[in-house]
Amino acid sequence: MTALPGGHLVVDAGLAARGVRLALAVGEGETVAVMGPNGAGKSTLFGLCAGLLRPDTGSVTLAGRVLADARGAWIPPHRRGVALLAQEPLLFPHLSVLENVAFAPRAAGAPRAEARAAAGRWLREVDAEELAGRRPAELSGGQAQRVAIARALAAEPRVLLLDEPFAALDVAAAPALRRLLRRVLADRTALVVTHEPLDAHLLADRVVVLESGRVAESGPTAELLDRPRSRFAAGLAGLNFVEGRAASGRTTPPGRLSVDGLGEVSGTVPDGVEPPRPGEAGVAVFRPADVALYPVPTAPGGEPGVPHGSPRNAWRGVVRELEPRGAQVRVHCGAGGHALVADLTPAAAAELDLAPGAAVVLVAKAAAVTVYGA
Ligand SMILES: Nc1ncnc2c1ncn2[C@@H]1O[C@H](COP(=O)(O)OP(=O)(O)OP(=O)(O)O)[C@@H](O)[C@H]1O
Repeated sequence: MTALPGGHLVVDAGLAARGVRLALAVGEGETVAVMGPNGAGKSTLFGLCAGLLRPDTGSVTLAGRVLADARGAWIPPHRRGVALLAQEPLLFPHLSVLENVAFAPRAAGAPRAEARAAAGRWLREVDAEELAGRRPAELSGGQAQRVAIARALAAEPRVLLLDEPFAALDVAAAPALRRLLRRVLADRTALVVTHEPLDAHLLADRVVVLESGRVAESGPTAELLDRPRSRFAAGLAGLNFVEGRAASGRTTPPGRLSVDGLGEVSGTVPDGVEPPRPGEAGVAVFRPADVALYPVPTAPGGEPGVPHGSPRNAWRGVVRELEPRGAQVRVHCGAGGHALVADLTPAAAAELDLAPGAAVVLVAKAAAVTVYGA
């Protein structure tokens, strides 16, 4: 088993029946956003950490203590120091808010008055003191989620697991809870499942992307969303993403990839980033706003509509779908077997008379295409 040094929470575990094999470490005080498509293994990861699932390979350890391993070691969920906050607040309906929050200290053996005093402190921590006497049925979604956070914190866990904490909230309630979590998570060890890049930016030091039961990539939030190495992360960051191999040849500049279906893609390698070596896998990433569309030339022997000048890429494609997005129209295209998107103004889209099935030329300047190793 590979050792992952320096982790407070170390998951190096798998569940064969689910096709999941994960290796990741979370430092003490670090918040990690867990992102990935449906079925990627996010819930399985939480289940392994929280003690809802037993690994059949490897182990899960927290602060050097084995929580579970494939040889049968097993610490039950309530003795792990791991609190799982589900999408729905799941409060005890028959208890008051204060009693809900006092539950964990009571279960840990605190006398009643002490547990209630602690609950009051945790409610203050989440700005929900005034809700102490209410029943869960008398709370809004945002208030109930606050109370659920206080209840999770009252157990004084060493790790907090948050499963899409804003998913069950209406949009109006989310910003206040986001601010609260930002404060609460600042110095806590936590994993947060989210589909929102904004939440990854605001709450997490690092992002781990899961795909098909594996860690596809991980890195500091801004860096990962800026220079994604997986299609999923590129999608989150709203970027076009094309995989290829660094073109070979003595005269080839480093920012050139050979891509199936698109030929040679020219781009630039960012400062401080190692260019992929000839023949090595690389990715080209570019913003939809940096893709221009032109009509396909009718006359043979040239692309008269496409301006020449600085180095640029031009690919033949077909419009698949037009998606209005505020002041822009997102044009989804297929080109050489790749799905690419361009953001145009509505006026430009109308002028080109774009409709699904229309043939177009997609143009991206080399200066706007970033190339780096995969
Ligand atoms: N109860 C289950 N029994 C068997 N296989 C399961 C079960 N739950 C999930 N799986 C499988 O395990 C794999 C990982 O699923 P998991 O639920 O961990 O993904 P996820 O990233 O949480 O997905 P989602 O975003 O849809 O919640 C998938 O292949 C899934 O089909």
